[in-house]
Amino acid sequence: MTVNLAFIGFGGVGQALVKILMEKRGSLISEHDLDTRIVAVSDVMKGSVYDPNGLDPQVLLDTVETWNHVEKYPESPTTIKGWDSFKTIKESNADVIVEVAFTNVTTGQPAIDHCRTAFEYGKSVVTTNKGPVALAYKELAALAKDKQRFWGFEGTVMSGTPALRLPFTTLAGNEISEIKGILNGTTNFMLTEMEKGLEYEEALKLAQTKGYAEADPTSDVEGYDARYKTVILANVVLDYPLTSEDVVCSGMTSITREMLLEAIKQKKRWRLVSRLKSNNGTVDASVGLELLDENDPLATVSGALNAIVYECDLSGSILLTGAGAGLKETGFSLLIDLIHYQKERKLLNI
Ligand SMILES: NC(=O)C1=CN([C@@H]2O[C@H](COP(=O)(O)OP(=O)(O)OC[C@H]3O[C@@H](n4cnc5c(N)ncnc54)[C@H](OP(=O)(O)O)[C@@H]3O)[C@@H](O)[C@H]2O)C=CC1
Ligand SMILES: N[C@@H](CC=O)C(=O)O
Repeated sequence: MTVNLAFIGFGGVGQALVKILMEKRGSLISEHDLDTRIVAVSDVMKGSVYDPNGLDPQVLLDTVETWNHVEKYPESPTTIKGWDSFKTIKESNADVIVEVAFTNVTTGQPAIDHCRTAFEYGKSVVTTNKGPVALAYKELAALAKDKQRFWGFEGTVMSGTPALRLPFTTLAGNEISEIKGILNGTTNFMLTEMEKGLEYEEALKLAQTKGYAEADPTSDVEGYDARYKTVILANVVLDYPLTSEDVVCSGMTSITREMLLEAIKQKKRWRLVSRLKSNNGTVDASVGLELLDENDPLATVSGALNAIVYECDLSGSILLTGAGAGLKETGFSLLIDLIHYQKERKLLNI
């Protein structure tokens, strides 16, 4: 059965997913029985278009590229323009809401309400938006379960690198007592570009150009984005209700090129490291710059790559590294969520 998708937000990541769905259409159908149809896009600035019979993905991408707006999408008797995000979620014939609006690191809104409304209206959600998972994980996971709907959020930690599914799939059976990692692509990219000679502002600009940075890059450089990911890991992987306020957090704004170059001379590297440690029934967590020995596995992670180490009681220390940001990579994280949606949907008969 075709899966109808509605996009809430249509920036770099949303458009990257559309390209992937077009490029891989044949193998998604033949190998995963995943046949998708885009029925709606609703974006706060780019406008909205809905067609219950489906939008042409290439025409949609061309329209955005040409006009930076979707309301120029060609008219047909069944297209409707101007629906806001909530009307799209409630009234479209989408099976899955692809929530790719911006991450709000203060309130998590309106993304939390987008997810809540979707579940209440019988829709599943795949998202890369960290707000709902960091701030409302327990409530939304319970609601999705109650309504028998799927909630996928693999890309909220380490983009397309499977940091969240790994502990639940191939590491299942272990007790994880400690997690550490580099969880923000923008800052890691900036640190390594500055090691190569760029100034702070130049490195930030380049990270923005490459689509790594948040809409407001303060979230990256002050450590708020990494803090959200740390909270997600605590709630989802360690099953502990950590909040943002519980995380001791500092960013990378104090770093200079001189500090980075001096560290290299001393065979060390500065990295923005997240740490979580189970401690007598609670979890201690922090995000901040650390001066690591150059042989430390985290010190060797460069560019927009991220890495995470799970300390497991049976399998020992497991290191996973891969893209922490990037449009295609994050688009992939939504694709893997959609593939899992399709599998679960068949099992649940929904
Ligand atoms: N880029 C990356 O590498 C990664 C991104 N993410 C997350 O994925 C999400 C999307 O990222 P990305 O595509 O790069 O971001 P963009 O800023 O490119 O796109 C977000 C889009 O959502 C729109 N938007 C904002 N608020 C609303 C709203 N209330 N309703 C509908 N649309 C809205 C924005 O409009 P406008 O621009 O006009 O504000 C923009 O077009 C973010 O939450 C980000 O944190 C997660 C992992 C990696
Ligand atoms: N801005 C974020 C994007 C992914 O979450 C980052 O740089 O890691």
